[in-house]
Amino acid sequence: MRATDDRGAEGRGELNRPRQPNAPLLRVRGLRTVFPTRRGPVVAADGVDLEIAAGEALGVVGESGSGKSVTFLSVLGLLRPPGRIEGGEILFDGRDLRRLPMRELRALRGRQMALAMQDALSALNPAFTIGQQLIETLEAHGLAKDARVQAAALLTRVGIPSAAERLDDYPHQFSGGMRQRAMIAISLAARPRLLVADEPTTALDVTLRAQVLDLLDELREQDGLALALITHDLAVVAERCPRVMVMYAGQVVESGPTAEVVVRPRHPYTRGLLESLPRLEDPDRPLHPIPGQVPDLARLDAGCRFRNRCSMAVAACAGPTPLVDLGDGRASRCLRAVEVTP
Ligand SMILES: Nc1ncnc2c1ncn2[C@@H]1O[C@H](COP(=O)(O)OP(=O)(O)OP(=O)(O)O)[C@@H](O)[C@H]1O
Repeated sequence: MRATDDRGAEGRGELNRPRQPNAPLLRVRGLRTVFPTRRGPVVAADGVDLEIAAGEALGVVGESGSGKSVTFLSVLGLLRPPGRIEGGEILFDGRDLRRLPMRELRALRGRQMALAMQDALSALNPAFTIGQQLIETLEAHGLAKDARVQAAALLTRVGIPSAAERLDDYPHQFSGGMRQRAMIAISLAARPRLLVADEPTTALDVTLRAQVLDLLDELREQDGLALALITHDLAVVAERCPRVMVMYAGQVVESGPTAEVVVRPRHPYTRGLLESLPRLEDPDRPLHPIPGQVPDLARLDAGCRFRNRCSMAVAACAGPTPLVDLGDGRASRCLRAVEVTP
């Protein structure tokens, strides 16, 4: 076992390294994002490492406030002040986004990376038709040729019937599910290579949810889209994402191949999330929500952040708990990782 480096990549000379042909499309090392607050600095992403290759889906799970959105808003350059990236490296296609000139960065972020959010209603502008919003996005990315035809094709792609006619509808004329899919169409308009989908299906019913997730699968398989799927729902991740990253209180606490993580978790927090899930095959199984609450991020000590809720905690958990590489693509921040029973 070896501890992964939590300090970020500064000083490791990786920036000058030649690009590797099989390098992941997105590689984040030691990301540290901080919000200054009256109660002191809140480190909402604390030494986050992650990788996503083209055509791959990474599931990102964790309770509310664990730092999932902040991590990816930092990656996409959409973090709002006073939030600030204080450390780490964000490599997209081998280039460190934190060191690119602003103009290049904007072009890259608009064109190659996109965000689809949970709340389609607030993401769409009620004063413009769906078509206008799609066409505007296409034009902004230099894809103005036959923009209306392209816009209709995008709507068709996300499963909206009679797309050419529906282009002239306003968002309020679309159902909730259609708005969600229209928003995904807009986020795909510039043909991004990386899509961050932040709870893209939370507002949808079961059928629509499956449709949207099928679409994302298809884009990944056919177009090589790299996908980060942020969700509270470990069941969705188990079904759709080959790899998963579990976040707790600003840190990655466990990561690995989803099929193995859900069967044999290596962190008590992951196990807790699994035990709080209903099971389709056993609907009567009692659910066990994780007792206690996420700690106040402005009042953390050096120890394991989960230890006050953890039935396995021992005295050593008050000391450092680095993310440890367990081999076979798995990593855990628990000192007793191998003792965690399913
Ligand atoms: N504008 C802000 N000011 C201060 N702290 C913030 C701000 N935005 C986020 N945070 C801090 O960052 C933490 C992580 O927030 P984040 O939105 O990333 O959580 P999340 O895991 O995505 O939760 P959710 O699932 O509810 O979206 C929050 O708990 C909060 O402490």
